[in-house]
Amino acid sequence: MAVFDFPEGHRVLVVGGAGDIGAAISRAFLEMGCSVIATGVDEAALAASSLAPQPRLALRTLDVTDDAQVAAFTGGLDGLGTLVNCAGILARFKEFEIETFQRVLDVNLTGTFRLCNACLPLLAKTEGSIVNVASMNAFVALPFIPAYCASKGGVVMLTKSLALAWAEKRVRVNAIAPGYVETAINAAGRQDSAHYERIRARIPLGQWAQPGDIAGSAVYLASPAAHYVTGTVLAVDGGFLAG
Ligand SMILES: NC(=O)C1=CN([C@@H]2O[C@H](COP(=O)(O)OP(=O)(O)OC[C@H]3O[C@@H](n4cnc5c(N)ncnc54)[C@H](O)[C@@H]3O)[C@@H](O)[C@H]2O)C=CC1
Ligand SMILES: O=C(O)C(=O)C[C@H](O)C(=O)CO
Repeated sequence: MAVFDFPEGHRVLVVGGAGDIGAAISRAFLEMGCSVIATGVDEAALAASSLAPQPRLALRTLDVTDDAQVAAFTGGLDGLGTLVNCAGILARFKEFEIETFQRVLDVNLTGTFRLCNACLPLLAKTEGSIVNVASMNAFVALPFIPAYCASKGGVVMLTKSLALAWAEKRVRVNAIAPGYVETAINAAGRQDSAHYERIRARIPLGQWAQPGDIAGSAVYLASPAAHYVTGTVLAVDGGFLAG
């Protein structure tokens, strides 16, 4: 077996797998021979997904802010090897108010915590792992997305804390920090061509990422090749955080 090969029948839950980065991550796990359950917040999110029906892929709805839904969903799972937390929303400053702040935190940070907790018993049985999708905005802020930056900073420290807590159960917990990726989450912001170009010019590798550029990092952290890696945050950002 090669160092990156997953065990036969390895099962992956990609929460937010219907979205752009989540779909790319789901496809990468499918290419590795894994079974994937990809979720979107509702039927509309599933209908808009770029994921085509295929063997070993199941598409399901799941709202990460709904405790009862999360409990029912994870209660029906068995044999989970990897959890990827990729659900997320972004709110720009002009929409900012306390309800918006709490909503962003509830999806991005508390939702991640909910899924980690709900899946822990399943992952402990398989000595599996978690990959949380944080952001370079956990480390470098933008002035008009305070809730988003706060939530992603929280995801980084949540990842490290759970890695310490769950190491004794042999459950690894890591995160990736994507840089600027062209997806639905920032489609409105990218319409501002000056903003788009200002960011592009600051990326050492010279271009915004595509969702597929992010996927391999999640697969690596979940794979046997990373069996001694826990509590780490892997930047996948074209060098953005290096400068
Ligand atoms: N696009 C970018 O530049 C970056 C994105 N990220 C993160 O990557 C992740 C995926 O985002 P993208 O693919 O860019 O956007 P996207 O909008 O295509 O995907 C977001 C996904 O989250 C799901 N979602 C939203 N609210 C939810 C809820 N309440 N419950 C369950 N699922 C919910 C949506 O259904 C969708 O599947 C997010 O966590 C985002 O913060 C991180 C760094 C950069
Ligand atoms: O809203 C924008 O415009 C942004 O630039 C936000 C970031 O690109 C982003 O998507 C962080 O995930």
